[in-house]
Amino acid sequence: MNFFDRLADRIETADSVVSVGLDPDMDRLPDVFHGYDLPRFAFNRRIIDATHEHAAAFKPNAAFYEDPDGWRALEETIAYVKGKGVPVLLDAKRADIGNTTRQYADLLDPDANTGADAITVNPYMGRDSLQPFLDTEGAGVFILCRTSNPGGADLQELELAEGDLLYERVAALADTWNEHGNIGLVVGATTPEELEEVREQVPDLPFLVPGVGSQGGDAEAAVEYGLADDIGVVNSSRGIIFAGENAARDEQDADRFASAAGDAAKRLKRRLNQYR
Ligand SMILES: O=c1ccn([C@@H]2O[C@H](COP(=O)(O)O)[C@@H](O)[C@H]2O)c(=O)[nH]1
Repeated sequence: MNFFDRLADRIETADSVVSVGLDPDMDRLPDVFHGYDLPRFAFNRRIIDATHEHAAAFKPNAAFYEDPDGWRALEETIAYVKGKGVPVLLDAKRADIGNTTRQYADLLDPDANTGADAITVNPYMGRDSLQPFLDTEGAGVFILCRTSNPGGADLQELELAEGDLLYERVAALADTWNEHGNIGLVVGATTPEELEEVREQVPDLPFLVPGVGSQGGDAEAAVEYGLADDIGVVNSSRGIIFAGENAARDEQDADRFASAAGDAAKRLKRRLNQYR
């Protein structure tokens, strides 16, 4: 089954377009989790238990797992999320020359219970660098288009000789590459005007919209322009998983931390649903 069909089913079941970002910064994990063999997985498991009913997807960012224990924690996390029946979107921002990118595409291995359902990729090496991802049956591929960080404009808003901006060209190319119906775009909620413009340009592509919550992006615009036929997700990572951090550190315990994450996910779901 196509990734976006599975995502649509999940959005309907959970009545939610929230993507819960699993970015378990080791410096911010409550002390209790540092006693586990895999602290990041122990933490994620509690967060997943507390938030999954409100989640359309979970989005681990590979940057938080790129060391030997981290990869084990990531594999366990992906398998655990899949066990809950929620799609996993691996934010890895990969792509390279052909033989190398084929290795990256193994991150989507459909036969492994540690293979992600969808991945983020970087378009700047061109179509061939994305082909193995696009050819992975059933997988979703989100192409970076207009990112949420302040420096996103440095390159993405450069005007090309033909007059269009670089992120607009990326959106146009993504639309033409979407032969299998498995492409989405990453467009940040921190630039609502660009979000609206990209939506007008490519009405049928679902978006992954990061930047609400900790980055202060526009939640209403994220929903209004991020969804195509009610399909698409709005991500919050720190705003959900570290919602329990306000308690003094020695007062924290795993239950209260997880329950604060559950409350934050539910609040975001309700807020976003107001705009659907
Ligand atoms: O344009 C982009 C692309 C990816 N991200 C990633 O999303 C989350 C956002 O985390 P918050 O804690 O909700 O700010 C994180 O993994 C980023 O690397 C993005 O923010 N913007």
